[in-house]
Amino acid sequence: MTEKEKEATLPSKKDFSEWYNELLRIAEIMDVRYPVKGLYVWYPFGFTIRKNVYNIIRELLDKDHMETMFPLLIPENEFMKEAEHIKGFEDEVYWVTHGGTSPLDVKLALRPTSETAIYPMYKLWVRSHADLPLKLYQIVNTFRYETKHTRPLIRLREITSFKEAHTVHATWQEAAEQVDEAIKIYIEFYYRLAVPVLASKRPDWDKFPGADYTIAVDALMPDGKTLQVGTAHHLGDNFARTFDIKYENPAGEQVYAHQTCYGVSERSIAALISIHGDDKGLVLPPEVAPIQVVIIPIVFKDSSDVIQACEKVQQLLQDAGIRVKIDLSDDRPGAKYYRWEMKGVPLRLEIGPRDLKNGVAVLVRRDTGEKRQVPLENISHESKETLKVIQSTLFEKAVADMQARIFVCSTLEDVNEKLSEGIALLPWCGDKACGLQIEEEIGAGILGIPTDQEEGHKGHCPVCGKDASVKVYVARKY
Ligand SMILES: Nc1ncnc2c1ncn2[C@@H]1O[C@H](COS(=O)(=O)NC(=O)[C@@H](N)CS)[C@@H](O)[C@H]1O
Ligand SMILES: [Zn+2]
Repeated sequence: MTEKEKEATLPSKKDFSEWYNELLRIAEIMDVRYPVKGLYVWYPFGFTIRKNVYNIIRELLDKDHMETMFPLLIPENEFMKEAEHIKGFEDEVYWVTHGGTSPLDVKLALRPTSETAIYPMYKLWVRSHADLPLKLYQIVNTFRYETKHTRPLIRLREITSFKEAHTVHATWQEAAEQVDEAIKIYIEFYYRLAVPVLASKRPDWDKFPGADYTIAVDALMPDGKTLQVGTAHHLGDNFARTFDIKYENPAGEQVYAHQTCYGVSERSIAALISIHGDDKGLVLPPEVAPIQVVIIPIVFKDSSDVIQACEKVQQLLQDAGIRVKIDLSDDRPGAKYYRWEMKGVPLRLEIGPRDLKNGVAVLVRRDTGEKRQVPLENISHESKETLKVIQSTLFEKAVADMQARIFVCSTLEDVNEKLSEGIALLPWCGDKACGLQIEEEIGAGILGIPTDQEEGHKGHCPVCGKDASVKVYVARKY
């Protein structure tokens, strides 16, 4: 047992906050001991999960976006151009004021998000409708002087894994279609992480600073609070007018472009860890697990034939494209089970002398604990198939759990009863005053209007009693 494992006392997941913090440490995801508040350090194991997660978002975006990278530092005069945007970020932005000992003549913002770094360049790059749609993204660190409670992976002051896409279109309608496409990409991205999300249009007072409207995807965390795990914003031509991004249309006229931007961060990893983990530690969806199969040799005095058999199985699995590791340490099997369960390895293979004689291995699923014997000659097929079953089981379980915690309510009393468990769906007349009063009375937030809101009678606004024009998700939020 390593030192860390000796002192590893993972609390029950029922005490979610404690469980989450301890798990990030024991499973070696992020080290929170860095001496700047809101900045955390990736352990290599956690960083490998990040790499696998971001390979998925790259795969989805690279179908019709290009990846690039813009500078981190934004001159004050550019940053301060878009009034709404500044209002939204002026309390959060970090400034660089010196180069060495000499004060800078123009102070530089550390990007909190990159609109004001990118759009002066888009002004130079976009000339004609033939240049559109322009669809670029970057995966960078961004900085926000968050004043609410900072937490690793959830609310950082240095967002280490900020994927931001910024697109330019000929018309408002095309930009609106891109926002819908972005949300589809996020739903698929989270499906690949076996994380169900709810897409909703944020109320006007909660949209992105400078946007026409915002659509967000939220995940439901084990403590009943929702985590905003992605957002897509329709920017209209607001930024195009501010940064003079125009294109020549086929009739030869100069027209302001319409834009969108959409982002996810390491909250995607916070969600998959929180939703799938259990009292034994991480439970990783196979596609993002650094190790997908761990082989545990059950050895006694003479173990060379068992070790050889394990090495053969390892080669077979590697040839089948599976990420596999044999644990040859001299710990007892039980200590090994504990270690790899904590690390969320989806599949364990146990091979001992008796199994060898019978030509089998014992295959153990991390998500359900189910054990079964598998003939050695089928081991790679059985492993691959079981990894697929684990992926779909994790997603189905998470969907069922989320659906069971969405409550249709008609009064604020109902909502108050249910909010400790999850999300309420509540009629609303759509007036801002009523909306703010709803948030005030339930001490929670209006997430927004579900993008898949079905037609039909919505009931009555719980504040003013008028016919409700919509139903909205409300929930306690991170
Ligand atoms: N402090 C933070 N720590 C971790 N993730 C964050 C933090 N702030 C925002 N995020 C994540 O980043 C996503 C995009 O941020 S945002 O402000 O909503 N949108 C933008 O910045 C736009 N430029 C689109 S990229 C959010 O949906 C949220 O999931
Ligand atoms: Zn009302």
